[in-house]
Amino acid sequence: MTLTPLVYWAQRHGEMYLRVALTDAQNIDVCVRENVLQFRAQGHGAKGQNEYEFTLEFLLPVKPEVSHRSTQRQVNITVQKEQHGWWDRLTSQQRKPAFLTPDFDRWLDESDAETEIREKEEKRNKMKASTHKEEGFVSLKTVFLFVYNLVQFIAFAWIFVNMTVRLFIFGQDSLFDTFNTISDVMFFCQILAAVEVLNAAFGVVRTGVVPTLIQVVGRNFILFIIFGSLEQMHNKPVVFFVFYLWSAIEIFRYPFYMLGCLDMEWKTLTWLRYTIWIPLYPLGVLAEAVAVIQSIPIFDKTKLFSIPLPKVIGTSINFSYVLHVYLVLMFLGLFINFRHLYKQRTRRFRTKKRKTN
Ligand SMILES: CCCCCCCCCCCCC[C@@H](O)CC(=O)SCCNC(=O)CCNC(=O)[C@H](O)C(C)(C)COP(=O)(O)OP(=O)(O)OC[C@H]1O[C@@H](n2cnc3c(N)ncnc32)[C@H](O)[C@@H]1OP(=O)(O)O
Repeated sequence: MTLTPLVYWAQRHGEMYLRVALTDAQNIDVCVRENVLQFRAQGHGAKGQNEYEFTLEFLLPVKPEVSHRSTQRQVNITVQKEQHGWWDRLTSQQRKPAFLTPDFDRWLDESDAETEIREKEEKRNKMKASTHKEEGFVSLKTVFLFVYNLVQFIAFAWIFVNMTVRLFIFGQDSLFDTFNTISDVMFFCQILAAVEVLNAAFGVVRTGVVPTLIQVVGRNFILFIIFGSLEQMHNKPVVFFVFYLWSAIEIFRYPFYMLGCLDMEWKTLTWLRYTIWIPLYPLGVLAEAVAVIQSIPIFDKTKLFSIPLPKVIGTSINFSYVLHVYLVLMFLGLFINFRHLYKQRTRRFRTKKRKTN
C-alpha cells in the first residue's frame, strides 16, 4: 500500500510552492513530466518511518525543471509556472486531493501577491538608483582626491628638487634666500591643504579631524605669522630647514595617496610614508620651535600684533606671550600627531601582515 504525506501548497504569480511534511527525508525523487509532478521519498510522516509518494497533475502548464530542498522537518519544492498568472486552484481535478492543504505560512491571495511584487520591484529600483548614485559619487570623489594629491605632489616635488639643486649649486648661501625663492609655492600648497581638514570633517577620507587640523593650523601659523608677517625672518636659514622637512614627507605622502586612489600599492612607498615621519616629525617641530623662538625678539621690538591695553594701565600685551603659549601647544600637537601617526602605522602594517598570512 502506498502512503501519502501531507502536502501544503501556496502560489505566487511565477511559481508554486509545495511543502511536504516528512521529517528526515531521504532518497528524495521529484520530477515533473507533462505537467504531472511525481514525488517519492523515505522519511518520517503521519504513518511513521516509511516510504511516501504522491502525484499531482497541475491545473496549467509548468516548466519541467523542479527544485527541492529538504530540511530536518520537511521537503520544500518549487515549481515554475510556464506563464505568469494566478491559478484558481493547484490541480487539474475539480476535487482537491485529501492530502493537499493550503500553506498558510506562505499563503497570499492574488492582490497581496501583486503588492508583494510591486514592493519588490520598488525595492530593486531604489537599490539600483542608490548604487548608481554611489558609483557616481565614488568615482567623482576618486577623481577629486587624485587631482588634489597630484597638484600637491607636483608643488612639493618642485620645492624639494629646487631646494636640493640650489643647495648643491650655491652651497650655504642658498639657506638665506629660501623664502624669496620658494614661499609663493609653499603659500599655495598650505592654503590648499585646508581641503584636507574639510575632507576629514566630511568623511571624504577615513582620518581624524583633530590631527589634520593640528597639522594644517600648525604649519600655516609658522608660514603666515612667523615667516610671512616678519620680513626680518625671510633670510634666516631656519626657513630652509622648515620647508625642507615639510616637503621631504610630502613627496612620499601624496604619491602614496594617489596610488591609493587607483587601488594600487607600491610597498616601498607605503613603508616610506609610514616610516620617515618618525625622524622628520620631531625635527620639523624642532625647526618650527627655533623659528618661533627667533621671532620672539622681533615681535617684541616691532610690537606687531601686540594688543593695546587701556591708557590707565598704560602698556600692551606683546604677541610674544601668545608665542610662548604656542611653543607649549606645539609640543602638545607633536605628541597628539606622533601618537596618531604611530597608530596609523601599526594599523597599516598589521592589516598588511594579516592580508599576506
Ligand atoms: C586644534 C588646532 C590647534 C592648533 C594647535 C597648533 C599646534 C601646533 C602643532 C604643530 C605640529 C605640526 C608640526 C608639523 O608641521 C611638522 C611637520 O610637518 S615636519 C614634517 C613631517 N611631517 C609629517 O610626517 C606629517 C605629515 N602629515 C600627515 O601625515 C597628515 O597630515 C596627518 C593628518 C598628520 C596624518 O594623516 P592621516 O590621518 O590622513 O593618515 P593616513 O595617511 O594613514 O590616512 C588615513 C586614510 O585616509 C586616506 N587619505 C588621507 N588623505 C588622503 C588624500 N588626500 N587622498 C586620498 N586618501 C587619503 C589614506 O589613504 C588612508 O586610507 P586607508 O586607511 O584606507 O589606507
